Amino acid sequence: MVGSKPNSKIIIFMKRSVLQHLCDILDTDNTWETIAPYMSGIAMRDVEACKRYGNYNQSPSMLLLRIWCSKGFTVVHLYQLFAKTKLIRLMRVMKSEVDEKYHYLEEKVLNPARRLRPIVPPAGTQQTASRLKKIDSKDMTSTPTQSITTSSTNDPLRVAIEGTLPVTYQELSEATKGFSVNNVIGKGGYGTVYKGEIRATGGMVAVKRIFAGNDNSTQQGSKAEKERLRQSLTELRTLARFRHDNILPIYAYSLEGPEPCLVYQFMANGSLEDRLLCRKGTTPLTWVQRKEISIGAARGIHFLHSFAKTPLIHGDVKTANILLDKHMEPKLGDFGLCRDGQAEVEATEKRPLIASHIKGTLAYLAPEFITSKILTTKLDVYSYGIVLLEIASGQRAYSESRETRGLVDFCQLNKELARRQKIPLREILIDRKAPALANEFEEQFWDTLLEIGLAGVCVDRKLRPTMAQVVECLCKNTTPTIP
Ligand SMILES: Nc1ncnc2c1ncn2[C@@H]1O[C@H](COP(=O)(O)OP(=O)(O)OP(=O)(O)O)[C@@H](O)[C@H]1O
Repeated sequence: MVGSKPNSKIIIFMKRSVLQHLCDILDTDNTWETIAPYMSGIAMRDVEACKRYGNYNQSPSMLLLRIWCSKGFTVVHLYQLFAKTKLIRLMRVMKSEVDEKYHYLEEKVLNPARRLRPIVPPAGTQQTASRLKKIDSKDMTSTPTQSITTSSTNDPLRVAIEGTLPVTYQELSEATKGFSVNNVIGKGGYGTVYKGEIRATGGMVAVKRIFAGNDNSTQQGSKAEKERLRQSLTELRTLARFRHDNILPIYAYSLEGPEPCLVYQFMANGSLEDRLLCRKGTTPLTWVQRKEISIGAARGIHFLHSFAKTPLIHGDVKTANILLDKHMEPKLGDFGLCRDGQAEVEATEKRPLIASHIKGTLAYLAPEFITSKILTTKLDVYSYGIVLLEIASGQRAYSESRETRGLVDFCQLNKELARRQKIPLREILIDRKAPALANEFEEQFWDTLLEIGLAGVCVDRKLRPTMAQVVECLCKNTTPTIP
């Protein structure tokens, strides 16, 4: 028990060493930026002020906590916030400052089957609910987004945007120099991605502008527009639900302008696809980097499959959707196709979920999905298997210029060739652009990559490993034991 009124203890009156420890962790890699959107009452301008503060070698987290504190939020609110954003380490650092009756939250984060109670803001502050209500009634009435939300999904819009900061279209237009072609960093099936700079801070972001759908006049056009909006809301809803080191964080959104926009962390090293193909003259990835990227991406997918009672299936795992930050840390992006689905376990095997909309690039799609639209976690395992084969061989998932166009067949063919010639497969299949394997350990890692990749693309999905097994084997440099 801490103090006589533990529930109302003021954040900045926490034990100095505890507060300092929290700020040190939050300052590292700008982790504080990922919790700011969840802090009711914190606006974009507060975030910008904290960034500016950081530029002067001060702790931006300390300022953020001071601002939040000035709005009446207490130590318990902070503890609840860390629980909501699943920052267990921070919960543990401040545990001694919080009344024991709240300690159950840590258990709840570790066992997320039950829902957390919402953070109730202190009296007099701007409440999340009322902020969202305002957005619902004022900003959304004239946009097509609202109709797509209410008509196409059962989830209300407020669930989609809970905890994510709204920004104006004008702010994003300024950040991207009027959505200039010079700022385009990529194009996907549903929108264009721009590099943006928040002028006040010099902070970089990636802004995905969903196509406006000028093809509205035809029935087909309006259908396509609905699908685009549905996907962007799915993405927003999914990313707002959780945080993980290997999931691309969403910072903000804008739904009031002519086109909906989603704002993400800017990933300075682009996509894994770009780096494997050495686009823009980049140097080939080393084997150490390839290992870290493989493990990080696998962790991200495993998290999706395991963080909730019902597994979440990404549905579009591919090298273009694995993005690399300035430290080459991989983050899984593009959640427009995410689905609540089924784990591949005996009990649910008899009732596979059928998804009718999943897109997924054909070369990465598992056979059972193509033929029967069966959607389980093993769909992502298959796609991830292809990613590993690309990392090991430097070959594309599908290539018209290769005699054997599909990568799985290409690898199998070479495996057979190596067996007949009695030479290690890596001698004929290794990515020639990559540096030579430096030692036995790296050789073993290459063999592991290929073995797990091939296990992942097994036609019989029951013979594919789970993502938990994949993570374990990659870390230990071993091959999975399939039942
Ligand atoms: N946060 C980001 N930081 C840096 N670059 C990004 C970011 N998000 C996307 N990109 C770049 O923009 C490209 C397009 O991304 P987007 O998610 O729109 O489409 P995609 O995944 O390639 O295609 P599709 O959505 O049709 O499957 C990516 O391949 C990547 O190069």
